[in-house]
Amino acid sequence: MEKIKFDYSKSLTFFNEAELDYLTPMVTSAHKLLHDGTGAGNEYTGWVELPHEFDPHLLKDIQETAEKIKNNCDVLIIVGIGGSYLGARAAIEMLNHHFYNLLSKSQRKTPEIHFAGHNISSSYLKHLLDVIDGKDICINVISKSGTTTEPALAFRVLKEYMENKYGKEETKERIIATTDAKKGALKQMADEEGYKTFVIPDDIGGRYSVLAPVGLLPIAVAGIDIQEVLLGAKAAYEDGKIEDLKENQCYQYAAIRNILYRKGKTVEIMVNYEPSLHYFGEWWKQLYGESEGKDNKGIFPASVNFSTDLHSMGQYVQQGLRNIFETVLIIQDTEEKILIKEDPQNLDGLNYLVGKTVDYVNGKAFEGTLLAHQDGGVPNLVISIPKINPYYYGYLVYFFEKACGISGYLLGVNPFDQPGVEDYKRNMFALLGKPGYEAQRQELLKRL
Ligand SMILES: O=P(O)(O)OC[C@H]1O[C@](O)(CO)[C@@H](O)[C@@H]1O
Repeated sequence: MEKIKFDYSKSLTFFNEAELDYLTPMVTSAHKLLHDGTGAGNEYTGWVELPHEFDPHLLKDIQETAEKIKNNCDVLIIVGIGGSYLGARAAIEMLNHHFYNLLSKSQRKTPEIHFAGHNISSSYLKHLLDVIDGKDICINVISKSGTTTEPALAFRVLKEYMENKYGKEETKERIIATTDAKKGALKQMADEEGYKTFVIPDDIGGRYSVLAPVGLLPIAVAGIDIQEVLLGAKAAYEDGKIEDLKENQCYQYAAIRNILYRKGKTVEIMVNYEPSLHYFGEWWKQLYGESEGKDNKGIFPASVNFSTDLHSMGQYVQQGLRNIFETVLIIQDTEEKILIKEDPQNLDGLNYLVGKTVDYVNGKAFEGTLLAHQDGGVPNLVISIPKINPYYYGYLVYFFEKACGISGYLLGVNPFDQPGVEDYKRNMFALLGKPGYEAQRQELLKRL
């Protein structure tokens, strides 16, 4: 399989190779911390070995459950938030038809897929209920803690809808819960109601869990070959465990982000030129934002879809505050080719492109932007992906997870916790009047 390539040559006007050499001992030490399990947050590094030692029985169980869902349901609703849905959504959007849900069932051959529990919007839920009306539904409810408010609320509404439609007995055949092995309200409910469950291992945090059943079950239901996903991840695991920085692209990416950060490049924009990669950017943002944004430091992860956002964010990137660098995902060979044909009238003036493909134009947009942004003071790191397929999706997931762990250690943070997320939750619970939050409630009400 052709390799994914990481190219930092277009950034060498912003740093030099010697700076990478200076970081080598730190990278070696971060590598040891991660692989020996001696670093901060080491209780959550179960994902490091995951692709290499994936349990074949679990894989079979996921595939069989996915088949059952495919056979019994018109619609799968994935209920989850953050790491409990973004990885699956990224895969489904990257690897399937752009208009997947709009295809006829015979074209698609797999259930429609919708997401819930990632917001607190009545209209979203109501509109979802409108869309699924009259269709056979299955739900995969995913929550590591089993107590997150957003998915719990959505699940309560959807469960009631299902029980009214199917009755309790059939509903329980249509719900699969992916959660902790022992604790949390979802685990308790699943046991009491008799739902089929998949376990999120204790040592794998939400944002590192896409290669566990969290991501693999929904991805398999969407008709994507999860064995290929795991093969890609395994290849990234093998490439990523090479200690030598010169030979390890994943570590180079981690190190260069830190070099640029120390030069004041505090915002990293993940760029894509394919709309199907939009949710990959969303997944990546959570991975890096929750892993590194703490202790009053960390690169702010943002994402854009080019060329769409060249017409909105392009101005800022070119000439705004010079604290940005870009990491560009570029697909070398896209599956579909649309040829630009001659138009005798040439009213749009596009005849100079006759015989070229739409992707050729996209490629020139990329090259032109790369040079313009470089001239504008924005370092560009380019990741070339041979094509969009499950293997490279798996490769990218593991590549970025590993780089994130290393980068977090280089930054001097614990890349595996997210204590800051609790603050809004505490306030929300207090304001909602949740038992146990009475004192905080009074304090907060005075401030509103
Ligand atoms: O899977 P859970 O426990 O519902 O958590 C969902 C998301 O919420 C967070 O815990 C933040 O609150 C993320 O880290 C996580 O991915």
